[in-house]
Amino acid sequence: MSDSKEKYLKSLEEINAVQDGFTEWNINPFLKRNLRCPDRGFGFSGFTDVQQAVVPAVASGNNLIVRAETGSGKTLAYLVPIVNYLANGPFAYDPTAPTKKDRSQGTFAVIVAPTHDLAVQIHEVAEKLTKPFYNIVCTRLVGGADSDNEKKRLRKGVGIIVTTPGRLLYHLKQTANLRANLAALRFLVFDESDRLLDMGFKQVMREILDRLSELSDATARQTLLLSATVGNELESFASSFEGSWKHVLMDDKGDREAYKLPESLKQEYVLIPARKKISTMLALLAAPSSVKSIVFVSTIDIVTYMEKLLNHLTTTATPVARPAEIFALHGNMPSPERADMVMRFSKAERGVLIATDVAARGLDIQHLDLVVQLDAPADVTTYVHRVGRTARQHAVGRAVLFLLPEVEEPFVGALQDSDIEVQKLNLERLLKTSFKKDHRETWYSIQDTIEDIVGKNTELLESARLAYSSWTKAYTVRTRAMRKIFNMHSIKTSGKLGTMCASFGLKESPTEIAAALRMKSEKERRDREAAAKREHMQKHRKNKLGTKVGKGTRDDRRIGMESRPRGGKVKRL
Ligand SMILES: Nc1ncnc2c1ncn2[C@@H]1O[C@H](COP(=O)(O)OP(=O)(O)OP(=O)(O)O)[C@@H](O)[C@H]1O
Repeated sequence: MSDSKEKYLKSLEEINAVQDGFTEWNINPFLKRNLRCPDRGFGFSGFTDVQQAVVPAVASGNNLIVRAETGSGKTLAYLVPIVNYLANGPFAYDPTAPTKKDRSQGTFAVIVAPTHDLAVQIHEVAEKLTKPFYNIVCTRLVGGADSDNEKKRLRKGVGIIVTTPGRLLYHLKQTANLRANLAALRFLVFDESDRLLDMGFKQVMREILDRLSELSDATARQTLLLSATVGNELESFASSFEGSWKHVLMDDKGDREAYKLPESLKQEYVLIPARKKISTMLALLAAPSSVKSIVFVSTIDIVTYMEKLLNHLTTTATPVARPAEIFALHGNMPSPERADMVMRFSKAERGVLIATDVAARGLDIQHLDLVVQLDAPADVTTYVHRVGRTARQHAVGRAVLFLLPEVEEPFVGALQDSDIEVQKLNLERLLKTSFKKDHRETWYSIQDTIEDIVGKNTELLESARLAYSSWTKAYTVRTRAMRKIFNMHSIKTSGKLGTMCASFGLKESPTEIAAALRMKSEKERRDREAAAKREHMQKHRKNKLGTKVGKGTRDDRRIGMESRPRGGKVKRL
């Protein structure tokens, strides 16, 4: 018997001798060991509830719709049966074969996620899970990455692809090797599938499905749709697929649009006037239990502003200073910077992440204690995913929703309609815990301090104006049902729009802000025109110079060109 075969059989014997929480599931021994051992992979003692339901359901060959609460372990619920299938079937280990990667058998699984960050995270889990199987190759295809590099990897052949809709469609159109390899497609997974059907993605998803049905046999593949918020729209989407569907609904909500949230999650709301928003947020972030927090806001400009403001507060001696590292995440950040930000925040022991809803779906941040929704969510579904970043896997977590009194208060009722109960936050207790002595005075004075800082700091002031302006625009973009609650007209008629400026630390009125922004953009336009004119003049001079020195040698010309910008004149020539 060869050495490698002997080693393989010995490992197999050792693994099979251990009875663990995965033994009864009849999965590949090396996969089982990877799930169990912390030094090799995950260090888990058994499957979570949703995994116990989904692993056998996938093995039975059905298309699946899976609804299970946030943080319940849906990622491994689909990855384990996929890797198990590959490890026991097409990529089964042959101890007598040379240990060279055999990638040529095709692409068996495509996993689609709505955001770049989530695709990166799923890919990391898939890589970790496939570690014992040298010939199962996973790759990720995401916007912002070098597409030529991706093409090279696809040419070599990959078993599992984790991707986002736009980038998948790009490669389906551009990369012949991928099209050929997809003949083997066995599993098609849409993670956060309800989000993938939202307006922005619907058309792309249709095109992806049409192309996939030309490339692979739809009857030979399983489609899995997963989310914590599977709704009726997803059901009708599923009915357009071939084959029958099995539902795995890990709650008692049936086909109602109601959601189950983790029991260890404490959900609160606070009706807070705009002028007290920042000081109340700071009180929450300063609470001893808020070691690692995420603050959701509605736009990129607000993320930018809040990041600047909090950094300013933590580096200057104001009464509200607190020594926490500030992180920021939004969709305009370059891909490597985003990935790095998520990784650093995930690893940090304490800190505050200010984010748009790019961070609302699927992100699995370790030990997150608090979710603050400084700006109300777009709808109930977004609420569920935002708060679901905490209290994952039975950990304790707290989520606080900020609502403007009267105007936004009906959102509490909308949550109740979806079986979500939120408690009113005890503000007095929070202020006492966070600000201790003179807590009310501190709470009041913070706003004055911030308005003072913002008024004196041009960078903060301009950023605050942009943040306010973007907030007003974002507020009007809601679904019809939500527009009844989050209604700009009601804000204006109740006279609250003026106070909204204060929620960004601005002393100015909406009209003054609009005028300042107009002036700024007018100045920027003039500066751009002046720069273009200067460039034009320089080119013109260059051309003239070129004609003048044309009689000399090429080197003369080059010297003339190089010397010109310094003095602004071509005296030497
Ligand atoms: N069997 C298990 N035992 C213990 N922890 C697990 C197990 N499976 C997964 N986890 C952990 O649970 C956490 C949540 O998993 P995952 O991100 O897959 O949740 P999810 O259901 O997809 O959440 P969301 O709906 O927010 O995307 C992760 O940190 C993961 O490592």
